[in-house]
Amino acid sequence: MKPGEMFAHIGSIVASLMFVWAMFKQFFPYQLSNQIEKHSQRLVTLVYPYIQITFHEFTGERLMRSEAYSAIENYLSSKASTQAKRLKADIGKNNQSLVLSMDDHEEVADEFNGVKLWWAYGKHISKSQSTISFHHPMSDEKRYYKLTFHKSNRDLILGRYLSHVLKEGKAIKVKNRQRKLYTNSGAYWSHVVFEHPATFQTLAMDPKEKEMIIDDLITFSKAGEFYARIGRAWKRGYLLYGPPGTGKSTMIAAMANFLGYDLYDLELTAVKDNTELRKLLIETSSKSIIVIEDIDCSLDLTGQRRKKKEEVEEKDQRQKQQGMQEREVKSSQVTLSGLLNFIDGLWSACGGERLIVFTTNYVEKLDPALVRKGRMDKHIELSYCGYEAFKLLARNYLNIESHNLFGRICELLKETKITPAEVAEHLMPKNAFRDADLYLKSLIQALELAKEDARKSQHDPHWTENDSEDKATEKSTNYTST
Ligand SMILES: Nc1ncnc2c1ncn2[C@@H]1O[C@H](COP(=O)(O)OP(=O)(O)OP(=O)(O)O)[C@@H](O)[C@H]1O
Ligand SMILES: [Mg+2]
Repeated sequence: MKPGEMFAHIGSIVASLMFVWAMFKQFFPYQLSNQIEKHSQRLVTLVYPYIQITFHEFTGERLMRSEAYSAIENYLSSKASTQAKRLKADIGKNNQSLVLSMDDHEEVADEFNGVKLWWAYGKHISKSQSTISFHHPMSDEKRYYKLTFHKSNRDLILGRYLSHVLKEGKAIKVKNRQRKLYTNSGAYWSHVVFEHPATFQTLAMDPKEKEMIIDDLITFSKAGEFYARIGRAWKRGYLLYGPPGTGKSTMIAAMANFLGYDLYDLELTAVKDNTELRKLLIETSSKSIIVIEDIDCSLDLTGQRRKKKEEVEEKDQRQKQQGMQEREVKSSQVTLSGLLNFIDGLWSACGGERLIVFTTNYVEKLDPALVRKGRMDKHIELSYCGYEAFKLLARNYLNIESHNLFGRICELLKETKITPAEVAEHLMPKNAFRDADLYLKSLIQALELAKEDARKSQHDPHWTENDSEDKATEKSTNYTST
């Protein structure tokens, strides 16, 4: 018999004895029964020095699923898979992995700060519901986890150990959950399952810079207590800037995958005003990345909206002059100050643990108020493809570490500006036979043409690139279709 089961047995024997005593104590004189009770309590504590806590699956009047129960379930799943002999298996919420848990009346041991304790899984089946059980055999099961530990460790277990279990269990749940990509239409979020394959391993950029970003993310995600201590909201702002096709959106997906966060892709142009913006943002959950892409365009739009509003006002004025009924003019615009409120405002702290990411192609166009340090904590430039980034793309796309054409490509990359997206386009397999030579030559040709264009435009400001773009497409098609 396992220790936990043994304690449970002793416990139930003691409980039966107490029951019998409660029935018969009325036949004893009061003084005597008092003495017996006092001594028997002492005896019970001596014989059974263990404490048991039961965590039921459903709690409260409305029988909500207990958060503690599900955290314990997650916490114990890894222990169950290594210790329990009888396991239950189910597909996890991410639809990718099997989640294992203990089967009925199984038990696992745990250790915390050198103290041993036992978790048992069990269920009560309600006797009165046999007819219902016929149709829904599981419907009247009341499942629970029971924790047994020595009474000398009461403070440790009730304090630090249980909060450790809840924290770990919740973290495991976050890791296993199916993540979501939210988009807004007007003031409402809708979501789809987020399954973007981008990772930091597949993101082509300067390795040192990449390492710094990863470190920054790790530090942020572990800094909950630090932010609480210094009295700041647990959030961090990133500004990603660079030409189109340098990997800004790809990096955001990689960040979400790395941290296991949900993504909220906020389309500012669809938001009517600051109130709507606030509503949307309050609805975002913890452990998420709020993204506003092309922030420069969104702010331009504010200008356009202002124009529209002015037009409405003018029209209203005309109508008034014509003796028509006055119509209420709504100020419907998201303003820069509304956006700044979103970054700094009090309510932006609700939920906690959130990254706010802005992207732009034109960092110089942004209002300095928006990008000043402290608001956007980190400015990350994603730029044209360097040699290191190219090597990573070649490894990912062509599965090669080196090639005799790499030297020439390295030279050309120093002299030419080409985005990782363009490089990726040339390395993208076009047929079943992946001949690295063909793809690399196609890339070299594109680089040479780009270099030539740059030279021509330096000498002749009227030179347009359209001509050579056509040529480049033509030539790369020649290479890849052979
Ligand atoms: N640094 C990179 N590493 C790996 N792939 C990249 C990188 N940059 C671009 N790509 C590839 O190019 C495609 C376009 O990149 P992405 O959408 O991330 O660019 P962007 O910087 O967001 O551009 P835009 O400014 O137009 O939004 C991606 O799907 C990806 O396959
Ligand atoms: Mg993008």
